Amino acid sequence: MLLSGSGKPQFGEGNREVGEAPLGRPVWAAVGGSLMSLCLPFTGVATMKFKSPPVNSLSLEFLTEFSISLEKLENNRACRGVIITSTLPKIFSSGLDITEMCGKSMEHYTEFWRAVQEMWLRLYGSNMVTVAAVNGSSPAGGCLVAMSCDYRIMAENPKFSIGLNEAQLGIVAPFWFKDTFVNVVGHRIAERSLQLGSLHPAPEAHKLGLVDELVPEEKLMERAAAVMAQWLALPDHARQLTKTMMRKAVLDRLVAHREEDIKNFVTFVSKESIQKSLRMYMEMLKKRKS
Ligand SMILES: CC/C=C\C/C=C\C/C=C\C=C\CC(=O)SCCNC(=O)CCNC(=O)[C@H](O)C(C)(C)COP(=O)(O)OP(=O)(O)OC[C@H]1O[C@@H](n2cnc3c(N)ncnc32)[C@H](O)[C@@H]1OP(=O)(O)O
Repeated sequence: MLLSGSGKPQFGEGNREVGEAPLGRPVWAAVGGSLMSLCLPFTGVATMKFKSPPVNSLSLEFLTEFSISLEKLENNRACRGVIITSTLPKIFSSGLDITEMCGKSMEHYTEFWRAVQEMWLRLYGSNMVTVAAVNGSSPAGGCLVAMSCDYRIMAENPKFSIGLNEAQLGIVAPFWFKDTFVNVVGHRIAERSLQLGSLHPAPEAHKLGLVDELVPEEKLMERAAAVMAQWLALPDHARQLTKTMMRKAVLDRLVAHREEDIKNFVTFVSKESIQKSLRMYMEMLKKRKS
């Protein structure tokens, strides 16, 4: 992932710490491990770019790096907002890495699911302004990442789709995916879309309110920066308290039931019938390619 931003840098670039420039001016900080890049320029707005080919699947490693990056930004007082996008053409994120949920141990499933929860708790509960610049398809967990941001701008290409398609894989979106979805599009649209496991082409996603606006792909980052500036024009404390008021109940619900949710996931995903569905889905993806 690539992460970039400005302000008072607190990050390291690989093993290299990025500190104050000789004149005491903050330097541009480039951070990030191998799966995303992060830069924080002088504007105080970071850009996080997923770069995990082929399709930015949310593996355990990716989720861990994502959470650490968010924590670093959150703790950097100079950073007020983050734009999340992808370096890969046509793909924002393919969602959870299905191979992490296939043929692994109970311990692995436990660790993986905790990492999924952690990422969501950090992103959905972030004090920063978060804007998703959705420059490609974004199924399931990818849709969750976008929905957890404050605002979604999607490239207007109808070949790109977004949605919670878990039902198509024979699995069930957990309650906090569903809660996030309901908070974005309302109960009726969420119910129909979840039951059908729909992936909505960009224009339909816009009509449903799943994304806030569509723009030509080449204008995506420019528009994301403009939206960010609009949101940052307000005092942080008022915006942050309002955001907390709107999201707290849903966040608290997972915090209160975190261990139970992990147990449910592990039990569910360990079932032979679910393993079979996931394997068949992976085979279908491979066949579709050939
Ligand atoms: C009672 C309830 C209790 C508890 C809750 C229980 C369970 C909830 C559990 C899980 C929730 C999961 C949410 C998820 O996110 S599941 C993941 C859903 N994702 C998808 O369905 C996307 C699948 N992928 C695609 O549709 C396409 O790959 C694409 C549109 C993203 C990109 O298409 P392309 O044509 O550009 O690329 P492909 O050739 O299809 O793919 C390249 C390569 O990548 C592999 N791959 C794709 N997606 C994934 C993935 N999500 N995980 C792992 N691997 C993936 C694909 O197989 C190809 O591999 P090969 O090159 O063939 O090896």
